[in-house]
Amino acid sequence: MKLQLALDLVNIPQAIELVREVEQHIDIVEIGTPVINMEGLKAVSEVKAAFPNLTVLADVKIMDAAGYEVANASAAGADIVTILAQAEDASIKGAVEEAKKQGKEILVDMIAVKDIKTRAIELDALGADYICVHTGYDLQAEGKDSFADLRTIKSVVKNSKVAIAGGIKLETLAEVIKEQPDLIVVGGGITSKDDKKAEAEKIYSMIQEGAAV
Ligand SMILES: O=C([C@H](O)CO)[C@H](O)[C@H](O)COP(=O)(O)O
Repeated sequence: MKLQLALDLVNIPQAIELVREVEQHIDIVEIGTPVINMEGLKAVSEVKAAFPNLTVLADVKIMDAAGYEVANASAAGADIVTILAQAEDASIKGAVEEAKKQGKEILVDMIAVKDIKTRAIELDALGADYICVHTGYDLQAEGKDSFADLRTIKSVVKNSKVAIAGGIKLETLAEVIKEQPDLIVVGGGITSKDDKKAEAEKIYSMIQEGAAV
């Protein structure tokens, strides 16, 4: 089980400062969609240049022109690139193929997918490296979470790694760890804290203990 820190509401210098604080306690750093929308793929290249040994995920949430978008994110230094599960199968295939060519990985984001089980089976067969259940900010505000969806995809996925994102924090971590996903994404659960390093350390060690069970 790995921990991915999602950086969403920061600019590039703030992102670099934040990663510097917590880098010992994370496995992957996500350059979030709002950061990329504001700063472009430069945010990915600058963070990768500052932390060459850290795995960097570019949350570009691709919907079309997938091979081209994956190639651009890879060239910027992304190790993992995201595509939306609602994209056409041809786009998912294009993303997977391009990522393989570049030696990178694809994380497929299940945000807003209604039939989670069917789409997870299809994405698994299409060669997604990760399938990630995700409650976005707008549904988190309505009190929703993805714990049941995680159980659903865990029960059907055979080859892809399984991930969960959306509003996860120290207080809800035990429930997530119980399901043993391969990857846990935490954004605000760390970045909103005064002592981000201490929070990341607690979350990281809980995940490591949970993985050893
Ligand atoms: O992907 C995300 C969201 O759609 C905004 O781009 C977040 O990175 C993801 O939800 C994790 O962040 P938290 O919900 O703050 O943990």
